[in-house]
Amino acid sequence: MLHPPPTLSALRSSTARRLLRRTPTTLIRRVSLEADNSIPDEPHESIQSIGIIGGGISGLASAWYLSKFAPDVPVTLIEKSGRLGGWIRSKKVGHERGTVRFDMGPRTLRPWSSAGLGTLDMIRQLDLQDEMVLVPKTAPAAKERYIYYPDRLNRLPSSIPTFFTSLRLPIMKGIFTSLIPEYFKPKRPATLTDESVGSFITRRFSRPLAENVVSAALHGIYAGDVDKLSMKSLFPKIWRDEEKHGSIGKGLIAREKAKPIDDVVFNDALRIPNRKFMWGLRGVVMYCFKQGMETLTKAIERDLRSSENVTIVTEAEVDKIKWDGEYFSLDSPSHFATPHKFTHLISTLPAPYTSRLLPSPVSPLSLIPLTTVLVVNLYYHSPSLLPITGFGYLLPKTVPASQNPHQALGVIFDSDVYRKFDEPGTKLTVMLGGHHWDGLSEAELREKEEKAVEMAVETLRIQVGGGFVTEEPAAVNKGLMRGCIPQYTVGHEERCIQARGELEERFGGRLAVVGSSYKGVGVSDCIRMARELAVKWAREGEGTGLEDVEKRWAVRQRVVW
Ligand SMILES: C=Cc1c2[nH]c(c1C)Cc1[nH]c(c(CCC(=O)O)c1C)Cc1[nH]c(c(C)c1CCC(=O)O)Cc1[nH]c(c(C)c1C=C)C2
Repeated sequence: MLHPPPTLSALRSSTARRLLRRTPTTLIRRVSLEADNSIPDEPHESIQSIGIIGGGISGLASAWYLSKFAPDVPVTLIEKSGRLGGWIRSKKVGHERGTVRFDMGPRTLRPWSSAGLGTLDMIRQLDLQDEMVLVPKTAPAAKERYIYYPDRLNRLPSSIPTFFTSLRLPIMKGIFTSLIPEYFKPKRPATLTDESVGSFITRRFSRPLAENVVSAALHGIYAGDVDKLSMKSLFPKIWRDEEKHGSIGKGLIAREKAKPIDDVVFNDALRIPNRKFMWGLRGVVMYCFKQGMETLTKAIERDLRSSENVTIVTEAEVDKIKWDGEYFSLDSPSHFATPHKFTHLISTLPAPYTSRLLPSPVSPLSLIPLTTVLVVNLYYHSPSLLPITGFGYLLPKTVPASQNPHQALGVIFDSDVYRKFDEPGTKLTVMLGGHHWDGLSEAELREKEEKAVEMAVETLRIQVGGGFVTEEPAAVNKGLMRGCIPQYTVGHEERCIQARGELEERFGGRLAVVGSSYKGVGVSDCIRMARELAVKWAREGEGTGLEDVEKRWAVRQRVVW
């Protein structure tokens, strides 16, 4: 018997009704083909001049796509500091035997995430393929990950057999027994429109899973608090599965392949030109660049500097954005000497900073909090100081203070990620603070920054021990990354929807926001948002960047006979 036809929930258009009559296997493909995704030969006539505030990856990517999709429109990229690249920063530090390169911000990328294809497409167009370091799924950095809890490193399972052997580890206590009951638990009341990840996991599984495992994973991505971050925004598919199928277990058994429609559309636009490149990346789960992540931002910068329609202005702080109904103008204490009247403006600054620059604040933007991470890079001459290999380890919020006195969030084993392309010693990054330090005063943060290296070294001595107890680092680097990671706390989606409404109403879709504050905190998420906005502006001349914040799903179901 053929099961009932698949459904396209939430997409209630004539396209959807037509799609429902088609066979399940062609469904996702049809959605993307029928969504008009083309880039016009001429950009929309209302676009006369574009300003972009912020020279990090979001600003660079926005300028890059606009230089492609609107090549005759003048684009001005304005950056407060003297350098471009934002949090993406690779730095060389000397030691008595040579130099070592450290990455301070993001350092690796995943090719197969929903946004990853956009970054690959950019890398191919910038001709950076030979600069890539590919990490296959069999490499220790790809499969060996650890959580430190409560006083030792627990290796996370990476297969079904290792799942069973891991059951004796402290980290697995109270987890296995919560898996099967989840299937039978009632679904959430319809009135619950969002909740914290911690509350969701505790409700459906158990508190130990939320606070010992998931809290650690969220430290590694958001440096955020499991009890504050939004389930709906961080795990939309799981959130939907509970609503649609009643439980996550039932969702798994239904084997429904649901994908956000905008992911399908985005990937369809890029799949064909990158087919060969993607084929060459089979089996690769992660990649980085031989000379660090700055390879990417430097290449975009080079390309922009050779584009006739792009002007880059650095050391130009913007104080205020003004809007007279036709043009944006910018107030700046540095009075930069380029024309700065724009028909269209993009702010790539973190949401609350954008809100402050506007003629009057957009309150939903000011309510998106930011968290600060202290990054400490350490290099030791000995090549094998670590007793284990792998990507590194994360610390959940439940590690006792005696084992984690400086509130470290995690440690990355950089030398295991780069291996043959790197210096021979042991290179690590210790990340501290995040939500643990929310609410600290400027003076307290400065004190942490001053003691950063001591805190990182002591953390390694307590948690890893061995050679770290006796050997001193040969080279160090530190950076307090103030407000580097936006926090998608409960109600984030609603805040983005409200912000979109306000931006549309006040600026008619001529002012847009792009960046990590909205639809994903990763490098690829920012690149994708920049591309999507550039396509929308080129086609329609308006857009806020916050279209598609609420997920609409394309669904393909397994056919059972
Ligand atoms: C400055 C610190 C950052 C922390 N998270 C991010 C940054 C930039 C953003 C981020 N980190 C990860 C993802 C998931 C997507 C992915 O590409 O894998 C995102 C969006 C995972 C991740 N976590 C760490 C690393 C090295 C990676 C890979 C991606 C990257 O290079 O950033 C380690 C790590 N990141 C943070 C902490 C506290 C931490 C701890 C070891 C915060």
